[in-house]
Amino acid sequence: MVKKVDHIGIAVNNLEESVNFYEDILGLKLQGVETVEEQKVKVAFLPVGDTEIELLEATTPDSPIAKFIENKGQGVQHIAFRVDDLEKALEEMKKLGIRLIDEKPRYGAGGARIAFLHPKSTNGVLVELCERKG
Ligand SMILES: C[C@@H](C(=O)O)C(=O)SCCNC(=O)CCNC(=O)[C@H](O)C(C)(C)COP(=O)(O)OP(=O)(O)OC[C@H]1O[C@@H](n2cnc3c(N)ncnc32)[C@H](O)[C@@H]1OP(=O)(O)O
Ligand SMILES: [Co+2]
Repeated sequence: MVKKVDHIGIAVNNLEESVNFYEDILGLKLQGVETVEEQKVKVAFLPVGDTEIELLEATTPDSPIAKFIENKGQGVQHIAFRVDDLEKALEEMKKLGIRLIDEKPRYGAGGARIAFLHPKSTNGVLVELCERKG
């Protein structure tokens, strides 16, 4: 069901500052920056191989990213797996007793359809399922 690691989400205090490490030190290229209001985040994408690093900065004090940094500090916040059919994947996860954060697909960066699984059901990793064209 899972095709690949679509992206790795990393919570940062400041996108502009954090991007320097990935560009100047690791030699990755910033592909774009986008605000996703529904998730209360500003996102920067840096492709690497056939996956991407997603840097996430909070846009509001009640953003999941603000809360994550408050509790754990900056760092890896989620892993996103690419699926072909998000509704079907969610239905199967639910049947298997996995706790869904999102029962229905929501919109993520780059027009992707996304939904999160609760870390309490996944051995402590916040998992995003992600369906996108191409
Ligand atoms: C733009 C889009 C895209 O890709 O296109 C994105 O990625 S948006 C990316 C940002 N959006 C999201 O993250 C949306 C989904 N996330 C959420 O709904 C939330 O952040 C939850 C994962 C439900 C956590 O919220 P909640 O208010 O419950 O936080 P909390 O601090 O009380 O945490 C409850 C328990 O979950 C754990 N916990 C919290 N966040 C975690 C994380 N990121 N990874 C692993 N564990 C985590 C805490 O340690 C705690 O465990 P203990 O009880 O053991 O202490
Ligand atoms: Co993500």
